[in-house]
Amino acid sequence: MVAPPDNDVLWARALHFSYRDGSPALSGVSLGVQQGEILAVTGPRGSGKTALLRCLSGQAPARQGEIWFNSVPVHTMGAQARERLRRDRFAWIDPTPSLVPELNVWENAALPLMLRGTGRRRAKTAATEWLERLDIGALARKRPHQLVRAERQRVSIARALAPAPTVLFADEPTAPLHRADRTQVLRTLTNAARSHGVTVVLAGQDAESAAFADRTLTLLDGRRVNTVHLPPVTEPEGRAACSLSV
Ligand SMILES: Nc1ncnc2c1ncn2[C@@H]1O[C@H](COP(=O)(O)OP(=O)(O)OP(=O)(O)O)[C@@H](O)[C@H]1O
Repeated sequence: MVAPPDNDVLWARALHFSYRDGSPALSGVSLGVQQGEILAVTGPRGSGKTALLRCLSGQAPARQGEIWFNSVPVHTMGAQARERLRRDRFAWIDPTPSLVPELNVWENAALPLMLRGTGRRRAKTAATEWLERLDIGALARKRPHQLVRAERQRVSIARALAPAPTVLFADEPTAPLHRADRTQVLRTLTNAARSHGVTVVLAGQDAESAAFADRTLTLLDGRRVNTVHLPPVTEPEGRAACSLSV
């Protein structure tokens, strides 16, 4: 077994992953992410971005390959240890903000902290600070249904950052937003992560995610490629043709 480099907070080698029905999603992907780095994972639909983030974050065990977090092997951990790792060190943002409808904005943002055992008062303070940093402090007492989607996505960013995760996995966090909202949410997310030294693995189909990242890793059909040229043509399936150089 090759040991990962010391300065990589996350390191993976030759990952293979298939969905339950046998659909292959990753075929031998290797990567390293340094502490505080923002890595964009780009590629067309179905290229394996979500599968990669799910494997790296311990949500889905890879069929083959190694994943190391801070020099600790994740690929040999049992389900409970992976669950603890995800709760204590990682955070996740989905394309569609899923908030608890019965809770108000600050309670939603404070929820992961309270689930980790932080007292309500301290959790509220931390959540409120993040809501203010993300310019939605005034919405703290509103319920999710009273917010527009971009505001709800900011709440999910606050919820992800409030527990001070070591690594934030953001799976196409701006996919459902308008262009102006996308840029603003990406800027907010990456600025907040940089100012707190949070490592980010950011999946996105567009070049915009890459523009906010320190480095880009591109996937095509579950493999890393050096460049993918996507013609500006919308095909009926929404899946653009690709030319690549590996
Ligand atoms: N739940 C699932 N069950 C079976 N196959 C799946 C499932 N989700 C995705 N796939 C397939 O696995 C491959 C990789 O999908 P994945 O969602 O990881 O790619 P992606 O780059 O994140 O795509 P998108 O941009 O559409 O989210 C694709 O061929 C996809 O069709």
